[in-house]
Amino acid sequence: MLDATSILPLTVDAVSFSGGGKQLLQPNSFVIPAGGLTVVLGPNGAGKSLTLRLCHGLLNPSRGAVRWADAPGGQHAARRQAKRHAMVFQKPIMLRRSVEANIAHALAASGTAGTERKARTQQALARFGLAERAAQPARLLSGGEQQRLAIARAWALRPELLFLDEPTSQLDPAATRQIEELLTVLVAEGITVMMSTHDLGQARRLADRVLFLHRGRLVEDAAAASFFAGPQSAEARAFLAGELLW
Ligand SMILES: Nc1ncnc2c1ncn2[C@@H]1O[C@H](COP(=O)(O)OP(=O)(O)OP(=O)(O)O)[C@@H](O)[C@H]1O
Repeated sequence: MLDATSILPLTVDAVSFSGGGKQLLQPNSFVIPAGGLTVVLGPNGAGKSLTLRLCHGLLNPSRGAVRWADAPGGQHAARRQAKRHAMVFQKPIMLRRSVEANIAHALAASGTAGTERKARTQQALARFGLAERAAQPARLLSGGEQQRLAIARAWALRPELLFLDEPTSQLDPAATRQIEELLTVLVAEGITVMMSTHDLGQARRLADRVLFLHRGRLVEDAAAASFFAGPQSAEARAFLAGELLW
C-alpha cells in the first residue's frame, strides 16, 4: 500500500543543469522509489555531485523538474518536503561547537522543539557511538569520526531519504568500512539512501541499484547485479575495466 505521508518516490524528470556557460548535466530522468541503496557512479567530473545537489534542492535545474511523491512541484510543497531528506557531504561541515551541539543545532534549525530535541540528540549520540565524545569540540574529531557525526546529525532529522556525496573519499580503509557498515544498517532499517562514489569496490559492496553517469549524461540505470555482470554501454564497460578516467 502507498504511504500517503511519504515523500517518495523522488522523480527526476528531464533535469539538466548549466553553469559557467556550459551544459554540465544533460536532461536526465530517473525515479528513486522507497527502499534500498542507489549508487550514483561515474568518473571524476561526471556530474555525480551536481545530480545529488539538484535532488536535495541545493541547486535549481536549468530545465526539467524534481518532484516528490509524484506530486507537482511548487515552492511550498518543496519547502514542506525539505525536512524529510538530508544530505551528508564529502567533507563534513562541522560547527565550531561540541559534538552534541552540532546535532542539537541541526534539529533546532529544522524546527524540532526542546524536549524532543534533547531526546533525539541523546539517541543519535548513543546510536552512533558518540556519547563519550558529546562534550568535545566537533572540529577536533578525526575525519572518520566527523563523518560519523555528520551521518548521526542527518539521521537525527529522521530523513526518509539520505543523500551522501562521496562520504568516504577522505577516509582510510577502516573508517570507510565503518561508514559502509553503518549505511547498510540504515538501509535495513528502512532509510532510502542515494550516494555518489567513484569507488568501484564500494559500489559493488553497497549498491542495490546503479545510476552510471558520464560527462553529465545518465548512461545506465540498472540493478547493481546486472550492471556489474553485464554493463550495456561502452562507457560503463570501460569504467569497470579501469579505462575511463573522465
Ligand atoms: N557551479 C558550477 N559552475 C560551473 N561548473 C561547475 C559547477 N559545479 C560543477 N561544475 C563542473 O561540473 C562538472 C561536474 O561536477 P560534479 O562535481 O558534479 O562532478 P562529480 O561527478 O561529482 O566529480 P568528482 O568525482 O570529481 O567529485 C565538473 O566539470 C565541474 O567542474
